[in-house]
Amino acid sequence: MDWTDRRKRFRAVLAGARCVHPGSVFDPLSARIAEDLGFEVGMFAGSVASLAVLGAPDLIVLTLSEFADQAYRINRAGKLPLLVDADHGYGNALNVKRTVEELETAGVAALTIEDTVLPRPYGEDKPALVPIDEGIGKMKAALAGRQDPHLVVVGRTSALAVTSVEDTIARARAYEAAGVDAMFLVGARTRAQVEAISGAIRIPLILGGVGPELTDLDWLAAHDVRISLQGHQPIMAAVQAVHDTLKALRAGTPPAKLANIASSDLMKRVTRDADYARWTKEFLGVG
Ligand SMILES: O=C([O-])CC(=O)C(=O)O
Ligand SMILES: [Mg+2]
Repeated sequence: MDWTDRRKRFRAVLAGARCVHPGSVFDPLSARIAEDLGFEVGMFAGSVASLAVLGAPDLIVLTLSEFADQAYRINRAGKLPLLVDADHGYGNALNVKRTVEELETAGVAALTIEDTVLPRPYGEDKPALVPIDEGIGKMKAALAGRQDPHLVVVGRTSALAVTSVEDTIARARAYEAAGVDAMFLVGARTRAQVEAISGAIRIPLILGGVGPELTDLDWLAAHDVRISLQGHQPIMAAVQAVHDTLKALRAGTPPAKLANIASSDLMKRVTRDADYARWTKEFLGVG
């Protein structure tokens, strides 16, 4: 597969002048839907991976292999440049390097490595960050694991939510100096926070879990934010739709009377039916 083209398109978003919302995707069909609707980039979050693969909450019990397998299934289904949340890189800096190797092979366009202490240690009820030097080591290991120079390595910190703006700036500067391509900030609440951080570094920002002051895409774009997450509603909508459909069927609703069932046109589109029809004719001599 040619993964480089989608990595170049992801880099063009980072280098551009706009701020976009990614499509939150979790499997091949959802990725194709996001691509067909024109999303510039897709996002495959750790929480969503835990839901889709394990049916579990976001407690980092998923393994790297499970995450990379699902990322590969998403990537091979289309050409959407995919940003993935690689959590803390599944261990220490050596695990981070391995994580980048596996996710690059799985075709991701970009990945985040965060400096949160994960999984949650015994007896800890609040999130904590690894020391900044350990974070730097993890960013360096991530960059050392990259083979395709077009792959985007993003440093991620929750320091805004856990420590302070000053600590966030110190971490962002240190990870920028280590060579990451962008910084992903969790928990930004105010414009003042984003101004302070974007003014302290040269690399672009990606925001997750923002407050209501930070929803204007033009303002975000003017402050070097290139991607802003909106949450992961698509998988929640899918859960609700499956629930409602099974509930209605269980209650005796005739299949023809169900609401919100994909049309056969939509099913053909998301399964790339025309391609398979062509291949069936060409390779099986039928149709
Ligand atoms: O991606 C986000 O919005 C936050 C996150 O880490 C996840 O959902 O796993
Ligand atoms: Mg996550």
